[in-house]
Amino acid sequence: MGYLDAQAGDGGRTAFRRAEKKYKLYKQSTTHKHSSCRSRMEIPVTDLSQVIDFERIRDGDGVTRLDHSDFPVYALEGHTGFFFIPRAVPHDQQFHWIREALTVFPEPPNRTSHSAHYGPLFGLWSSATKKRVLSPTGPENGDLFVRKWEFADPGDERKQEGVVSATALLRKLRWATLGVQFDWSKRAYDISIPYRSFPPALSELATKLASPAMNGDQFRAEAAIVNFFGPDDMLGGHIDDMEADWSKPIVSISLGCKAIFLLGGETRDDPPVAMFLRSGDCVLMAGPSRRCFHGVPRIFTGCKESDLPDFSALAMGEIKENVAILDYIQQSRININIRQVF
Ligand SMILES: O=C(O)CCC(=O)C(=O)O
Ligand SMILES: [Fe+2]
Repeated sequence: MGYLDAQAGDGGRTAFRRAEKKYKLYKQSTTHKHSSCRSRMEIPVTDLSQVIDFERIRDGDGVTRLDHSDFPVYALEGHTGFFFIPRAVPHDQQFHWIREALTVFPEPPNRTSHSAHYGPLFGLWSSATKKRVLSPTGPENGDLFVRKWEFADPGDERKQEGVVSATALLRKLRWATLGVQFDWSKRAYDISIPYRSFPPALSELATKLASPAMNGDQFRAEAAIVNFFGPDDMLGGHIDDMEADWSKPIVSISLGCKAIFLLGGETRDDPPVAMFLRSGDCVLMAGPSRRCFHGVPRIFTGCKESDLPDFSALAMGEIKENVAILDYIQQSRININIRQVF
């Protein structure tokens, strides 16, 4: 999985990069200090007219509805092995998986984007809701390898450098991995890293959703990457190439705020197709489509643009935790992409 590729800028020389620039979020720059330039810099208006919207398919989108008994499935002209299942995950289940993604999936032994720096961190979500802080518990002048980090109440905070709030860590969380763990430094799955078996209910869901791309076989969910996107985050163009059998789909579930997904070709020079991904949508990439560059240049936060379902009725009950989840997801997108590794 080419997260390293994701960082590779090419200065807009390729068609994929140009599309990323076209759709990325441009932020209002601050007022220029010089009096002659007092007006704010213009934010380019993003032209969304070419973005395929599977809730409003138009002639010319190259989209075909397939005959599938369980749910509506669409295929895309020129992208064999790519399937789109709109609102594949029902409303109440979406909230369930958002909660799991925040409260359970980042827990060790699953690795996260914070593991390399801090080692295993237990209780990130609960510590964030309790406004706890992460402080080093190892020897005072120990380096990162001997230092241990634990969440503590702010009152207990020893005045040591490097103390960071759990809320900030949660906001910065970019990914967590489920099932068989991935070693990013080796760019390979590593079964010698301790791991928890894949969550059975998520595996069941993935197997059901994968069926349009399985030619009668049964999909085995063995690993997943859970991506967390804040308002400014994007995922650069990449190919996921570390799984053994590319005929098997990647089952990719979107939760939370709406995003733009780019599906390109086998090189970055192939112009990508842009489409909206909303909460509950599922994308399958199998066979030839697995060799295609893809990425997420933009997410849409804020009530007008996010197309977030109204989860407030579901959030009754364990009110405090659910309110925190609602707050988080109103500004965020979560993607769970599930793979058969072996
Ligand atoms: O966020 C998405 O929709 C795509 C994620 C993805 O491509 C990946 O994690 O490999
Ligand atoms: Fe990917």
